[in-house]
Amino acid sequence: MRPTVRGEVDGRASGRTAIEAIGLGKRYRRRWALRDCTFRLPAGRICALVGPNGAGKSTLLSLASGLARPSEGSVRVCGTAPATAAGRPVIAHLAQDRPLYPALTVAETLRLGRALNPGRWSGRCAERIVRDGRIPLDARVAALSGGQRTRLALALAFAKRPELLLLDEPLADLDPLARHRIAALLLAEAAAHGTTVVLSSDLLAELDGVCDYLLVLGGGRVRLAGEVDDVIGAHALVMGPHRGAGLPPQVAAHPVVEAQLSGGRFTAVVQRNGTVAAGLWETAEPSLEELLLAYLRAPDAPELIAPSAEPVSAPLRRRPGNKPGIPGMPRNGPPRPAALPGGRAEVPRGAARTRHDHHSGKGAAA
Ligand SMILES: Nc1ncnc2c1ncn2[C@@H]1O[C@H](COP(=O)(O)OP(=O)(O)OP(=O)(O)O)[C@@H](O)[C@H]1O
Repeated sequence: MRPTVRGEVDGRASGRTAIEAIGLGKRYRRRWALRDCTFRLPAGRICALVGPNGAGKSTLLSLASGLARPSEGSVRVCGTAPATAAGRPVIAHLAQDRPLYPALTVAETLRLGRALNPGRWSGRCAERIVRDGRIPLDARVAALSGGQRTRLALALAFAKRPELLLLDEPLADLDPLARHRIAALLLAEAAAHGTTVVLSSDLLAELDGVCDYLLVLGGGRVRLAGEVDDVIGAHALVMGPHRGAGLPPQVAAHPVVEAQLSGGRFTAVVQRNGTVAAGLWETAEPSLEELLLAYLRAPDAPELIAPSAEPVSAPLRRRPGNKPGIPGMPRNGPPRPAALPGGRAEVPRGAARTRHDHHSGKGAAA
């Protein structure tokens, strides 16, 4: 189940914007870490930030928190620039390296958090997260395990009661039970306080049921963006018998994200360009995990920015062939030929799926 029921407090219906990036880019020397990044994240969402290693996820979070400055373009957070007196108090950023003072104890760290966030700090929230992980208050930070440090850093981030919580791989070094509990806490806190959360993660199966908004990066660019339901609804998973070369023309008429042909059957994820014509094939809605895997396996698949992710303060710069958005439908140009990755007619043994395991990876926090 996706988190669709959120309180009135959440700003979901308010039309407020948590992050708006316009042509945002970051260059380190001659190499672009992020390029031409344009999207809007409405307030009150829990956004999954997904992409392969080096895609630019941490860079985007650093730009949104004001830790790094853009080389080009702009990013606004909760209506203000992030690295300003107005921006700093409303943003909490859990960076990948979990910056904490090793010489302080857990209790001293929490006291420092209170002192640095006057008027916003929730001691109860911080203590609950620390107590839930059975972390001794008198332990030195240097003596904590990786998972315990993550939990303490999460306690600091949550207790600040930010409007925007930027979490870089927050679940990576937690055990499965802790992951489940932190994900549940995330949902509860976001629902109770209307916090917008951006959560970068490689744990694809655990994002379904937690996140209701999606931002996929690849090669420093936005590849997929929008409400999870819009993005999933704009795709179809098509499976059927495979005859001849490539996909049936009726299926290939849609922009193909990924196609696998094996054992006399094909499985394809396509961007729906209208209804997929009836034939000797079945169509289904891909699960979030299936969709993400398809995009990760196919780095050259066409991008899709749902209307729910289009910025309001500047029109989306369209690449040649892109069409204006139709609600719930892909906004891309003419369909690509149904080429298989690497132009091969077959995928290697073991790489193909022969069984459709629909909605297999449900809800960490359901
Ligand atoms: N401080 C830096 N100096 C030079 N290059 C950097 C720096 N930070 C990031 N990069 C480069 O920018 C690109 C994007 O890095 P980034 O850390 O944002 O990716 P990521 O998607 O978070 O990756 P991962 O999943 O591995 O954490 C990479 O090619 C990386 O080498």
